[in-house]
Amino acid sequence: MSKVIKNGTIVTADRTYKADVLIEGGVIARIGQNLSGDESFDATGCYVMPGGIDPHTHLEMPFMGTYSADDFESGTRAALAGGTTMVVDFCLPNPGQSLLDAIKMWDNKSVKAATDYTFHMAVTWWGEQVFNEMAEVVDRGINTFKHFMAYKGSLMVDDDEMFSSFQRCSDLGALPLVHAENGDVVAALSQKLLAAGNNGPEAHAYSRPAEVEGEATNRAIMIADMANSPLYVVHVSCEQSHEAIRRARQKGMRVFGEPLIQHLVLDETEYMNGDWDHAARRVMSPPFRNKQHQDSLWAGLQAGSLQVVATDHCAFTTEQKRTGLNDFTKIPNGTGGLEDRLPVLWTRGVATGRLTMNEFVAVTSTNIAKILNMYPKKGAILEGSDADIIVWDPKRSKTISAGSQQSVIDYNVFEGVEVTGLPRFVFTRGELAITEDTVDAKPGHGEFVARQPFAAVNRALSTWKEITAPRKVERAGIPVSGV
Ligand SMILES: NC(=O)NCCC(=O)O
Ligand SMILES: [Zn+2]
Ligand SMILES: [Zn+2]
Repeated sequence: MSKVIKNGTIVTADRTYKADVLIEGGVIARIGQNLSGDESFDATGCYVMPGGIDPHTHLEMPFMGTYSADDFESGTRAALAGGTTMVVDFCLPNPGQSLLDAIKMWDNKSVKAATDYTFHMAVTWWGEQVFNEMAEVVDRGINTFKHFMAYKGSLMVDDDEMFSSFQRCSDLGALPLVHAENGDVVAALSQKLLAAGNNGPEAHAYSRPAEVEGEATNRAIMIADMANSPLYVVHVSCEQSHEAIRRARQKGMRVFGEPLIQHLVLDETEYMNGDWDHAARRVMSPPFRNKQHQDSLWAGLQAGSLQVVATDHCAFTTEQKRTGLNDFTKIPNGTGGLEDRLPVLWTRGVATGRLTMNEFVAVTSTNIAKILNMYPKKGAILEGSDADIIVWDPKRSKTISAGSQQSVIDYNVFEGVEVTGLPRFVFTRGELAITEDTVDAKPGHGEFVARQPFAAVNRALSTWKEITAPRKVERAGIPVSGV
């Protein structure tokens, strides 16, 4: 059965124009005027855009002694409700565990996905086995490897391990990702704060100042450069980190930066709230910052020095957060946002003139589809692309509330935020999943998207490094000593 979206305005990362879209067999079959199909969807007054891609989620993630509460079923349902039609989750091997076993675990969890998905692989330990298995991981369609520079004693890797892994990524045509915070400094500051009796959620923010992130971002960039590797920095929250990325890009390095919708909109005053639960629910790493940092992130999206807006959706219930009642270092780190990313970014970005509609599409889908090597299957409204489509009604509005969200947690960090701009329809590979407030997500509909390695970028970096590498100076003769 074919479907046609009629009377809408197509908005992509580079064009805005009026046309109908015909969907057949899960893909965009035709774009043109006066198209017809078996079923028709009216997009009058709406924008027809690629579905959002969230490149940073943690669904059912084992972390800090518990599991994040949204799994692939509720997480992808929330995604669809907010116009996101694809998520990228992280396979996390335990230290010593095979990377291939971790893929099996994530394969099992993701059978419930209602949207398409793909994985990043985390490098949580280093050794010959990891070195060897990275090749197999790439063969299985996972071309991105995440490195945690924080979470000392659990996920953190050191510079030596990072350098080895980045070199391996370079050889395999893979892209390394970093969570950039200096984990040693965070651990030391945390102990100091606790010793001084500073055990509330606000101390989480005190233990992770912007310098901790700026230093680690710069270090990762330099290590990537020495390893001939591109680099993607997740959850960039501050000017210091953005500055390092901007500087690297100006020098010609392939470095990408991903702010989160939370950091763009919510600030550090949340941690000063007199209600412990309110503050603890917002504990995440890096923490929320102040307005100057937010302005820097918005400017980066406008100028192109930052490319992607994600959520790092890692949702914990209030009860889970209370594990850290007497010790902020035990509060599970993470916040939600999958359902809210697009409406909040539209409201605070497009409606305020900070972003154009085309920039909105670029930072919510097209740029990441290109960075992760899955464009134009994803992130595009083109004939032959997957029919992951949102029909976006710029006039629909609501007030965000935990009471009406799809996520299973009992609060929402955007509670009370009014948004204007919501989906009228959402299609995932051609299947209708959302009609305004009606959610018809189908667990199991989602498919794994395999991604090829980035031969071109990594080869270019290695070629240039080889041409400009230090060379031994060949001399005609060596002076005899003592003469
Ligand atoms: N960001 C966060 O606080 N939790 C999720 C894990 C991570 O990305 O660091
Ligand atoms: Zn992180
Ligand atoms: Zn994360």
